[in-house]
Amino acid sequence: MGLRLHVDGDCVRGNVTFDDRHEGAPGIVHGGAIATVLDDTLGLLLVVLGTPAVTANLSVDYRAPALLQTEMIVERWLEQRVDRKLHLRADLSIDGQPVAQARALFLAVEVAHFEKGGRTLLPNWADWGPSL
Ligand SMILES: CCCCCCCCCCCCCCCC(=O)SCCNC(=O)CCNC(=O)[C@H](O)C(C)(C)COP(=O)(O)OP(=O)(O)OC[C@H]1O[C@@H](n2cnc3c(N)ncnc32)[C@H](O)[C@@H]1OP(=O)(O)O
Repeated sequence: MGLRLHVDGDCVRGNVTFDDRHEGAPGIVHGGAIATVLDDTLGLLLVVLGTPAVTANLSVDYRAPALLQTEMIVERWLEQRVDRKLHLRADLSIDGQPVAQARALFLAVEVAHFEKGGRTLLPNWADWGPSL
């Protein structure tokens, strides 16, 4: 989806511009595409936090129409961690105006969780310390 991200302290920021492939209502980005960006890119935040985790719950408030071909800013951060539960936030905005705001519950898992899909994991995944 052309998402570009960078780490800014404890926060992950970036930008994305949706195109016609992501159209839902005419001229407007499909809500599922927005949820995908908000959820999937929380993965980079997990790297910053050094915690392998997966989405258990994702809730998205759609605050304004997300227009195609318009650059949007994404920001995500950790709000609270309680044991295995990571309460994460992710916001999407245009020119400082909120477009969508997500709250997610991620649950920390062992790296072995990601072996269930049958793929060989990158070697440095083994460096991730115990998260539970
Ligand atoms: C150095 C290397 C760098 C590499 C860097 C690469 C980054 C690499 C990271 C990849 C990250 C990708 C991030 C993308 C985001 C996805 O797309 S992840 C994919 C979508 N999500 C999934 O596939 C998850 C599927 N679900 C599951 O596997 C399991 O349900 C879970 C989430 C692991 C939980 O199962 P469990 O471990 O058995 O936990 P469980 O005992 O059921 O629940 C534990 C607690 O959480 C609560 N809970 C569980 N589910 C929920 C829920 N839905 N709502 C509320 N509470 C819940 C329970 O009530 C319980 O609470 P307590 O009783 O302890 O208070």
